[in-house]
Amino acid sequence: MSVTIANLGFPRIGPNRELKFALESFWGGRSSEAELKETAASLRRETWLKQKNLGIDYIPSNDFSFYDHVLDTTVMLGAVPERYGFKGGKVDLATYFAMARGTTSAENSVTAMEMTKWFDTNYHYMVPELVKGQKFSLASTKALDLYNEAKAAGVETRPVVLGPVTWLSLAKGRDVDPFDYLDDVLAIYTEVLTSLAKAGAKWVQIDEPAFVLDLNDKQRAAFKKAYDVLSKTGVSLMLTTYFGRVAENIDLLTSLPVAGIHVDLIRGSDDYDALLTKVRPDTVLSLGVIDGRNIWRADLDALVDWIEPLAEKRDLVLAPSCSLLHVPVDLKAEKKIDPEITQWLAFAQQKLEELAVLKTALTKGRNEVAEELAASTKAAKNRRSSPRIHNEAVAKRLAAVTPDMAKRQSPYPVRAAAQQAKLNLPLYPTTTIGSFPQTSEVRQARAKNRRGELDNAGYTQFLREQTAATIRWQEEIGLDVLVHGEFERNDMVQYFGEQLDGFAFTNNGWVQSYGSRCVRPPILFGDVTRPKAMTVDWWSFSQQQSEKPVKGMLTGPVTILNWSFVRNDQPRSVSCRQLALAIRDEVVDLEAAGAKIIQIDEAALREGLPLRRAEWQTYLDWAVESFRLTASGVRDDTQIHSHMCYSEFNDILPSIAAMDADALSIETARSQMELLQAFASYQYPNQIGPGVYDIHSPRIPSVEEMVNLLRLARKYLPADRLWVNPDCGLKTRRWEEVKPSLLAMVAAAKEMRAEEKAK
Ligand SMILES: Nc1nc2c(c(=O)[nH]1)N[C@@H](CNc1ccc(C(=O)N[C@@H](CCC(=O)N[C@@H](CCC(=O)N[C@@H](CCC(=O)O)C(=O)O)C(=O)O)C(=O)O)cc1)CN2
Ligand code: MET
Ligand SMILES: [Zn+2]
Repeated sequence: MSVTIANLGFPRIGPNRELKFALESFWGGRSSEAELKETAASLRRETWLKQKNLGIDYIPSNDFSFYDHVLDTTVMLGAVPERYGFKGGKVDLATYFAMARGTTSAENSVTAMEMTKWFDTNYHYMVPELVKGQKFSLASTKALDLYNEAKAAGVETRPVVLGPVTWLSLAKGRDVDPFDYLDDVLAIYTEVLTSLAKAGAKWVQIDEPAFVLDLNDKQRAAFKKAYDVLSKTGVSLMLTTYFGRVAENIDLLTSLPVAGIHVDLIRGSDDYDALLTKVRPDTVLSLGVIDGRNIWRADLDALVDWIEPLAEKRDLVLAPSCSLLHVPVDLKAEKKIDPEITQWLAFAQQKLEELAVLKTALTKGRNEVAEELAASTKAAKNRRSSPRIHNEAVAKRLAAVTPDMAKRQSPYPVRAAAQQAKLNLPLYPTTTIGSFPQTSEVRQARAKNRRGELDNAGYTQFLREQTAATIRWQEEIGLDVLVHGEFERNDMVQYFGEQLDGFAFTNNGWVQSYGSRCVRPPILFGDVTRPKAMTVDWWSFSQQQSEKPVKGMLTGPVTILNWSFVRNDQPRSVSCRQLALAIRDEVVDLEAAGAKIIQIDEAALREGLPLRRAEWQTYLDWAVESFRLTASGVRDDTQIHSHMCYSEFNDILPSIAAMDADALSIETARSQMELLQAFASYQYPNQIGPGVYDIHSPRIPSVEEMVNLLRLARKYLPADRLWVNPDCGLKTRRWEEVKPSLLAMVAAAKEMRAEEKAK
């Protein structure tokens, strides 16, 4: 029996974010399309050759993307929304980027496609939009081109395409059900797969992560039909599922006429026994045994123990659980992580090396890789017993948490009265979500400080000037509740990770979040403590600049958890409670320093919802409890705000209400306040700041459109429970956009106050 190894996808951004910089330079008009394409081609070539040298048997091609692989699929299918003026033929790069980012030129301004979370990751994809009478055509041959490109570089690859059922499941139909287009879509997939077969591709990896979702009958029928059709195209299909358990979908999965099936055994290990009995003996089984979503090194010897008996019975492919898109490129680039912790970690490069060791152990015997196996065992043992991980005091504190600690002293109406007596805010108070533009000047200063070219005093002075000027400007335009601007923060999660004990952070551990934007998720490896106050100094400095209230600004425990690489040696709920206690201390310190309003961002609370509905409530219970634990250490007259961006709350309103934030700012601008209807009918009791303009677009909103949105909001909620704010923070925007937008926003609030008075 044979054991081979596969990779499902390699990070695209490059070992030093080469693609990010090439994209931004191209968009900024500082380099040509040819230069961008050259950078991309050399990154691809490097990546293929690296994998070939590592001995990977199935090397992916077409895992590369200039922006997003879902967008690539939309373009492949020719499903270009009308506003981009696509006339048939091939979609060019300008149209592709217009779809991804919109355009703002005076004569031709189009909005970007909508963007949302890719399953439960912090990667974002462009949502396919389908309309009545939607036309499809083969509008990109990228899959074929990149297969040929790899071949020319001497590397035989297994092309990756996103599967039709997942693509349709992610699509939004306007007055139309995306699944009505199954046949049209399959016709294009047939063309693509046939062309790959003709070019010599033996296998194609067809990604169908939708298999780990709760499927409806339409999706089930579509899977059957799709793979009946696509299995006749002359390539062997490796039907690839990931991000969770296949569970009850296993009979459907194993009934499909495909040559191979890949499953995620990190998150879906409970499927294992059923798989062994249900996958036909002639189907190639690909086991995702290396964690593609997290950065922990595998315990290879234990894995060999586990796989060996199975490898004697059937042909196996071993692979990461999912594409390595979600982990950083190479641990070797890290200079600052403590050596003890470093030995516990594996990034994309190391994960492929682990696979190579596994293969050797299983095919040639453990002796061939005795040293590597021993090192892996040693690291696993060390991590289990390291005193760095376990902190007695944290465990004790957690055990001593009482239900009262997660409850404010009085119910909302009592608190609201006490807060208003202190704050004396007008109706429709105006505020922003926290960050102001992270200009390249700000980032440069931080980079210089890091490199030692700007000393700490100089850097602090620079940040103070930025902060003070921003406060002054907010006062000038008449905002009611101010923010300090977050100039001192590299990222809302990483900034806190860097100041808490129990976290390690990387200097080059970048992961793509969307397009050219990347994050460096901190690594939560041990029990969490807060050595000292993290934000109080900056808050105090800021409050000294103004008579108006400046919000204390924190990232909440659930968001820190969901956007970090977290421990796999204890439940996420436990890590979350530890974070909650640490941030709670910060909340209390801010109050003691004089903060009247404290915002605890939970941008990732809604997004962290499990993929399966049956698991929602358990998650929501501990997530909401963690938030409350963070927020409830303060007096009644201290106002707690929270903020969430992706606000699909309809199904989870009871949990949102249970957070009991005094005020909650949410994203609503793009959906015309639709969501507020749900808040109203649920009789959501506290204050809401429905975003009045979309910060993802450079477009400057008019007073009139914001007034219209606020009037809509007023239909659903009383004036004294409404705030006026943008959808999200302003860090990715430019001052030229922010200034006129906020001026208009303040004017809109004034108009609403006048209207209310006239009533
Ligand atoms: N963690 C996280 N997840 C999130 C969000 C978020 O804000 N944070 N927001 C939502 C959308 N996702 C986003 C993800 C990233 C960015 C973003 O702006 N990322 C920045 C990097 C932010 C950062 O860490 N900046 C560092 C380092 C920046 C850097 O590259 N510095 C240069 C030098 C400076 C320069 O020349 O610009 C270098 O080191 O070489 C800093 O400011 O210090 C980027 O890709 O450009 C925005 C939104 C959802 N998920
Ligand atoms: C992604 S949510 C962002 C919240 C944060 N306070 C900011 O304004 O940037
Ligand atoms: Zn936000």
